Amino acid sequence: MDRIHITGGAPLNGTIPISGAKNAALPLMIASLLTGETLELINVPRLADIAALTRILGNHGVDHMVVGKRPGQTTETGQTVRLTASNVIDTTAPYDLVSTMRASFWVIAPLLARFGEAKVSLPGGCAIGTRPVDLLIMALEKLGAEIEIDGGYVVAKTKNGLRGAAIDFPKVTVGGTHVALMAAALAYGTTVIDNAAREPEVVDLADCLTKMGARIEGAGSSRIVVEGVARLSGARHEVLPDRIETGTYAMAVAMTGGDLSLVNTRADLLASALDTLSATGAEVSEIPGGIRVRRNGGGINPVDITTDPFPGFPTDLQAQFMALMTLAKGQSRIRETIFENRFMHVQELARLGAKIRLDGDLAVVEGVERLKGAPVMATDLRASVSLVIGALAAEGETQINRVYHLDRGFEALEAKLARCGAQIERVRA
Ligand SMILES: CC(=O)N[C@H]1[C@@H](OP(=O)(O)OP(=O)(O)OC[C@H]2O[C@@H](n3ccc(=O)[nH]c3=O)[C@H](O)[C@@H]2O)O[C@H](CO)[C@@H](O)[C@@H]1O
Ligand SMILES: C=C(OP(=O)(O)O)C(=O)O
Repeated sequence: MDRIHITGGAPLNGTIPISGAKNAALPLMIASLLTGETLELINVPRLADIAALTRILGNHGVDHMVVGKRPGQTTETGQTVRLTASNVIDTTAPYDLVSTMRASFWVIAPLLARFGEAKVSLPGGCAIGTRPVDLLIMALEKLGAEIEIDGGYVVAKTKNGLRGAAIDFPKVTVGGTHVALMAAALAYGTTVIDNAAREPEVVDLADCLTKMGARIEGAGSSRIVVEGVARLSGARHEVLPDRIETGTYAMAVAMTGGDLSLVNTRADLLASALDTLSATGAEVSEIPGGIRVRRNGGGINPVDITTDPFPGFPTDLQAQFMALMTLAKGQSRIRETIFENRFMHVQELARLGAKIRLDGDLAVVEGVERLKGAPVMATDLRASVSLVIGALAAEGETQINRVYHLDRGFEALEAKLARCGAQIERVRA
């Protein structure tokens, strides 16, 4: 298994291009199943999760083509991918494919809406919580699907197609909102989704579906209204920038010190995280096409946060923020309200010398003077990158094991950081 070696202590200076968002690209790719025409997606990141979903779509019979390089396209500007589901041969998504990545479960919605049947393995467990799919199933049942669980599979059928309905989520769910949107787009009649997720990735999916001919209003608010249509067409859509990658590098420079320009991204996608960073003492400003984050001298102020659905502080940046707080001048309190077990990074940050106490959904971080490099283990995607951030600021060498977690969600991580002065290298197994 590959490892990453980091020798900490260098400030980060330079420019980092931000990739397309993994969490937008995944539902957008899945939306290709809604039409027999070609969906062309621009700015798709090169990530293990994207490759895993490509295999799943391939298993259904979706044609996948990576468009050759265009003028101005570099390895850091994302790839253009064409997906054509004109010849779907299998409506089953098997366990060995779905268990590697949770979002792949969402194929259930377009398969059911377009073909009237889907058999999709329950998604695999994950280190951040139990992550049930009851609300996704509830949404499909409201739209008229008959669903049973059989041998670890969710088997969904509809006799005469899906019908528009009122779907009121008792809890905000991003995946539930994606599934409801895709299914309702091809259902007969009107669907009203209440307590919908307002995440930018939901808006991106709704924008793409609209280009495909769907009739959707209210995406980005907590009530989305979908007027079903009989068929959808192909479209061309650019994946929005990755707000979590943006926030991750912003936290990194706030911790190591230095001056980073994050380009191909947008400040409005992560306003709450950037406000929090400013409160820690980092200088955050908008620049054309991106964001500049600086910290030159001055300590890190402790700041309390609570994770919340968008527009609140994202759970996917909680671990990275905790890494930053380990060097703050005092105590900070970090409350995780989305996932019940998303503190796996705490014990690994402790190996670097961090002082963190856990009390249920609360982590109390006592800032220390310095961190010191150590061997650590990546446990999940965002936890892993919090260790990278900690290691960049620690004295001496850190060895991060199990970096395949990082490869799920951070495109060209070592190259992007090394170009800005980090001493980081991958040791291939
Ligand atoms: C690929 C992708 O986009 N993943 C993101 C997505 O995950 P995902 O879509 O899985 O997360 P959800 O928004 O659905 O989960 C939010 C909460 O609802 C609960 N829940 C969800 C569904 C359900 O049927 N029943 C239920 O109880 C979950 O356990 C969790 O406590 O949103 C999360 C919350 O912003 C992010 O951390 C993930 O990075
Ligand atoms: C938790 C994440 O992804 P997933 O929902 O695919 O596990 C994430 O992107 O941080």
